Formats: sequence, structure tokens, C-alpha cells
Amino acid sequence: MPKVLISDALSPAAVAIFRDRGVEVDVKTDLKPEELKAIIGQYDGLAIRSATKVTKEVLAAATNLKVVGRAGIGVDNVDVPAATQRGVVVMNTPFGNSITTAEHAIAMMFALARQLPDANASTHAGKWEKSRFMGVELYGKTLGLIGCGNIGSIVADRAIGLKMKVIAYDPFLSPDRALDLGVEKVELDGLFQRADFLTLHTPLTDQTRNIVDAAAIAKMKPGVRIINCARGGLIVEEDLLAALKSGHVAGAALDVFAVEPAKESAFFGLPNVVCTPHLGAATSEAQENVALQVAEQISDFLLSGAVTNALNMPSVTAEEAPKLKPYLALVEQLGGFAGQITETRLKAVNITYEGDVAQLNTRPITSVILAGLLRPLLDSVNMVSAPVVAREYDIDVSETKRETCEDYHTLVRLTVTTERQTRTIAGSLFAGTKPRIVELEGISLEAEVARNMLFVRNEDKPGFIGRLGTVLGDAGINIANFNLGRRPEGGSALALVSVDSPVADEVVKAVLALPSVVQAKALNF
Ligand SMILES: NC(=O)C1=CN([C@@H]2O[C@H](COP(=O)(O)OP(=O)(O)OC[C@H]3O[C@@H](n4cnc5c(N)ncnc54)[C@H](O)[C@@H]3O)[C@@H](O)[C@H]2O)C=CC1
Ligand SMILES: O=C(O)C(=O)COP(=O)(O)O
Repeated sequence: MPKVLISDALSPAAVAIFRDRGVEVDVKTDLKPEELKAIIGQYDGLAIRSATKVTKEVLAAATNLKVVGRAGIGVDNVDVPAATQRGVVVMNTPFGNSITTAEHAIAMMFALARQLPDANASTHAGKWEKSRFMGVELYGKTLGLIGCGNIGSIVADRAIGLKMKVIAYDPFLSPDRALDLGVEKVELDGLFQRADFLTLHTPLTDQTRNIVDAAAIAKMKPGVRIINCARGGLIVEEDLLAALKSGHVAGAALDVFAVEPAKESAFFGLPNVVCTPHLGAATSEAQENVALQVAEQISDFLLSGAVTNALNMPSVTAEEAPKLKPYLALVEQLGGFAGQITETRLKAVNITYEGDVAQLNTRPITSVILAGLLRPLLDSVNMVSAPVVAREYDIDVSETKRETCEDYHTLVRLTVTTERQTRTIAGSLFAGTKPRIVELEGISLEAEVARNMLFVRNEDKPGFIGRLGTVLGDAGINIANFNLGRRPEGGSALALVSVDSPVADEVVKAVLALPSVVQAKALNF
């Protein structure tokens, strides 16, 4: 039974889902990094929010971990490249809390415009300071959005309802989408110059970090009000602080901070600053949504291989997962075979999908082929990390699809180009599920892959089979299956021998020394 750790405060709905689905679950929140490292090795899955930092060090200790599920959107607390390198899938729940977070941004905008928190505190203190809290209207004001994705576009919709003029800077926002949303797409400087209220809705990335700094603030209208319900690192806090003190920025509403939990901050106590403790996603509806989703996604992945909302892997639906399963087994063998007989640097890989398989979602199949191919080089590679590793190794990967196939109902052909040569290997599924290698270097055969195999390329001359049998017999190696294939009589031939025990190096050398043998290689699957 797979085992999952919930390390942040998730709705109890998540625990219920895991248990219902047959996943063992522990809930341990507020763990120190050392404590997390000490126990993470036991778990197949980890469910988190923003508090748990899934660092390179935590991942290194997570020897059984297959999936990290973020009950929420931002994954800046997860070292996604390190997870990918280790073959850990990282998923989030991209829509479950977007309405809630957009509503918080709007609430923060109102709170700033009418100084609600201070007015509330003063009234509770019995002061009745009616003339102290003069506000500004939102009506007719320009709201500048930095980031107009899921949350930004909901904020835009609500702000348009409030009769604000909405402008947005988002390099990925298409003109058509901007038109649909009723938003004017602008450049960043234009946004800084025109916004009366400015709200941030981008992920924290190297491009967005410190996007609001002193230089940006200098371009803004005096009296601008800034709302940040995205990530603290988007704003240079000292620069904002200085601008608040000088009055250039009239107010700031901050739900997020550069360092969290923010138990102390120079913003605290300033009259024109509204702070909340990262409450953007904190409604019962949103927390129920994200907890349910993350538990479903993690369970589906661990139990059936379905992949939803992964940031580092192609999606596989619950319907596709069982259809892909026999192909993944087949191509693991094809990739493994090609990887083990490849001796020089890999330059290019082409995968041709023919017949039934061409109708499927082939991205995961390609990832598994690459993993099999690269595993002889790197033990740790798997379908998550393989495409990235292939890019790092500068291997040109391409796919071709053909709806029909001449001899089989379905066929996967792998062509591997190294510095020295190009090889092909093709496989099919017999009876719908049984992997078979059906072609090797242009020679037809029908071979089932076994744990231990010997691959021999030879000239097709009489006496070879007997001599090979004798070498193996003398070494005490029992032959389970012997597959032969050849080009026209007297040309080159292949033998793929399944054996009951591993073939030691000296036996491979003895096979290589036989007359007419061109290549011999022990293979393990
Ligand atoms: N305060 C809170 O509790 C919450 C905060 N968030 C934060 O909000 C962020 C946004 O969430 P969504 O809208 O759902 O994400 P999204 O991915 O739907 O939208 C992000 C938008 O930012 C844009 N973007 C990326 N780089 C940019 C750049 N350099 N300049 C301008 N725009 C850029 C993207 O094109 C995209 O349209 C999350 O990444 C997360 O950090 C999300 C949920 C709750
Ligand atoms: O979903 C997000 O990106 C959030 O920032 C929400 O964070 P939280 O789950 O409330 O710690």
C-alpha cells in the first residue's frame, strides 16, 4: 500500500480521500527541515501547502518519493528542477483556490481604499474618528494587473464590475484573450505610469522576482496603492517601505512576504499598510477544493499511474493509464535494449509510432523510452527526468506517427543515432498486452525479453549455433529461449538468447572469440 505524508495544514477531506482510495496516510505538520529529512524516506507521496520547503536536501533524503502534491498553486517552495532530476513528479491544483485568492485581492483593495483595518481598530477602541478616515473611490480608477492568468483574470472581471479601468502587463496574454476579458494589454512601464491601484498575480520566478523595485516605483503615479496577494519576493520590500514613508506610494496591502512566516517586519505598524498572514487561499471552499484535488491526484498517480496537473511531466488521464501500461512495459524494454548495446555518444533518437499506438498520448511513452535508453548512463533517470536529461546531453529527440502499420496492428520503432552508427529496434504487443521485439537492425524476429539475455551479431555461417551453445553450456548457463533472425542467406544474422543466469564478462569474451561473431553483449532487464 503506498504511503503519503501530509506535512502542512490540509482540510481533513484529504485524509478521508487517501484512506478511501487505499493509501496509507500520516499527518505531521510544522516539521523542522531536519525532522522532515529524517522521515521522508518512508513515503511515496508528499502533500503540502506553502509552509513545507521541499529543498534539494529533502529530496535527496526522499529515497522512495514519487510525487509531491501542492494543495494550491505556487510551487516556489519546491525545488522543481531537483525533483525532476530525481524523477519525482510535482503536481499542483491550479484552479481550486483562484476565486478565493482573487476575492482576497479585491478585499485588500477595498481595505486600502477605505482604510478599513485602522478604522475598525479605532472604532473598537471607542474613538469614533469619523473625519480621520477619508477614503478614495475605486469607481473610474485604473487598476494595473501584473500577471493576467487564472487569478489575475478573475480580479479583472470583478474590477470591471466595480467600473474600474483594467490594464494588464502579461507577456503571455494574447490580444484576443485581453479583448475577451475587457482588459487593455500594456507594457510594464505603461502600467507603472497609469495605475492608480496595482495588483500582482504572477508566479515567483527569476523573471518576476523584484519586479517592483525602487526604479519601478519611481515610474508610478504619486499616490499609487499596491496590492500583493501573489508572492513576497515580487517586491523589493525595503524599496516599497521607503516609498510608503515618503508618501509616493499611498498604501500597500500585503498578504505575502519575502520571508514567511513573517513574525516581524518593518511594514508592521505603518498606518497605510494592510497586512494579512498569507490568507489568499484561506476560505473553507478553497481549502476543501485543493485538499480533495491533491488527494485525488496523488492517489491516482500512486495507484494507477494517471498524471494530472504535473509541472514536470505530461498528463496521463485515468482512462489512458491502463491503455498506456502495456506500451510502457514494451518501450522500457526497447529503450533498455538500445541503451545497453549503444557504446558511443547518443546524438539523436527518433521514435516512430505506427498503427494503434499512434492514436494514443505518446508523450509518456517517449519519456519511458528515453529513460530506458539513458539508464545505462545514469541509474537514477526515470520518465520524469529523462526528457530533461536528454536535453542536457544534447540528444535530438523526434517523434513520427503513422496511422497504419504493414505487418502489425501496433508498432513502436526506435532509431538511435550515435557518433558511429544508426540502429533500429521495433516492438509490438502480442495479444494486446504482451511485449515482443519484432525487428532489430532491419532483421525480423520475435523475441520476448527476459531478465538476462545475450545479444550476438554474427555472419550467417554454419556451425555458429552449436558453438554458442557449447560456450554457454561450458559456463553452466542454461538457455531458456533462442531467437534468431537474419538477412538473406549468408548475410548478417542476430541471436537473442534468453538465459537463466547473468552472462559474465569472460563468457561474453569467449562468445566474441567464436568464428563469425561480430558483436556480443550481455543484457540485463
Ligand atoms: N496569496 C495566496 O494565498 C495565493 C497566492 N497565489 C500566487 O498567485 C500566483 C498566480 O496564480 P495564478 O493566476 O493561478 O497563476 P497562472 O499561472 O494562471 O497565472 C500567472 C500569470 O502570470 C504571467 N506571468 C508569468 N511571468 C510573467 C512576467 N514576467 N510578467 C508578467 N506576467 C507574467 C503568466 O503569463 C500567467 O498568465 C501563483 O503563482 C501564486 O504564487 C496563488 C494562490 C493563493
Ligand atoms: O496556492 C498558493 O499558491 C498559495 O499561495 C496558497 O498558499 P497556502 O496553501 O495557503 O499556504
